[in-house]
Amino acid sequence: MTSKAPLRLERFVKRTGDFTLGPIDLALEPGLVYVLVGANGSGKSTLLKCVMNLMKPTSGSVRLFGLSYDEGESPVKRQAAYVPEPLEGCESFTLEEMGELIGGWYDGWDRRDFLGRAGAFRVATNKKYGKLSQGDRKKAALTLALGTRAPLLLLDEPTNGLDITSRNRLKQMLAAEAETIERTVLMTTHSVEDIRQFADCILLLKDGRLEGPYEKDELFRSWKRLWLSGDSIPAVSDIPGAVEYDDAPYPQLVTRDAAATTAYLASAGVAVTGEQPLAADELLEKLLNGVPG
Ligand SMILES: Nc1ncnc2c1ncn2[C@@H]1O[C@H](COP(=O)(O)OP(=O)(O)OP(=O)(O)O)[C@@H](O)[C@H]1O
Repeated sequence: MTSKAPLRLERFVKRTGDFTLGPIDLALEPGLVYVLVGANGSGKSTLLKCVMNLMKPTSGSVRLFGLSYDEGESPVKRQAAYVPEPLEGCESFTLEEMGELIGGWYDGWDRRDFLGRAGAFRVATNKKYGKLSQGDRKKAALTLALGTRAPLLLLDEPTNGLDITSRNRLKQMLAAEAETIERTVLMTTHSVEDIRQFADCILLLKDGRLEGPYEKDELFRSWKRLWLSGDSIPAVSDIPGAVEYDDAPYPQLVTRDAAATTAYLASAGVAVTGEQPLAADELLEKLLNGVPG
């Protein structure tokens, strides 16, 4: 990838109190949706704030489309739109007023498009933000961010509080735009459904370290539960890809690399009598909590 990655972190570290995030090296590819997953307090919001220059990294660099905040903030910030969790300081403005305030910043801003999105989300444009319900506030923030048509979207828990229809609208908007704009999305979530619906790639934050990106479809293809039959089943540590073995009620194992595991078992004379993709929540729990090997 060139130095114009939508987001590039190099040797990035952020320390706050006794919490350390990093070092992280990461380069996002254009046009993909990255979902950042991690336990409470793992640093997801901190990372997004550092990308938006709302917090300064302790060391290392943050570049958006090759631009660094060291060379001036405005050109960098115009590349990205950010939906924080929660959006604060806007209580006395209507959505329409907020659009007028920030729209001028962005080259791609289009008032009609913005109003159309507000309509699709069914969020009032003439009501003060502070008087909106929690879900409507989220929709207002998303309307603004999407309306900027910025090439990088940073969404902190964007579906938190959204009703089912609005979640579907968000998915439709992102999918429709993927056809016309090369837009990269980095979003955080605690929802397995969000990962299923939105992610092209998954990033994991664990103990301050970033793992991934993992291509979602590939993850769901390669992690499987296999049922086995054979006189002598090798130790799990000897089976490539295997992460877990259970004898009861029938011999079975979980693998992170179904192809490698199956090939090895065949050579060891162990029959695979059945297989099943791992459920998304089980897979994510294993990824987040770690598995041996
Ligand atoms: N304003 C703050 N002052 C000091 N420490 C903070 C502050 N905000 C967050 N932290 C600390 O930074 C660490 C990362 O917090 P952060 O909010 O980034 O995590 P998160 O992954 O977004 O969590 P959650 O899933 O609960 O939203 C935590 O240890 C937290 O205590």
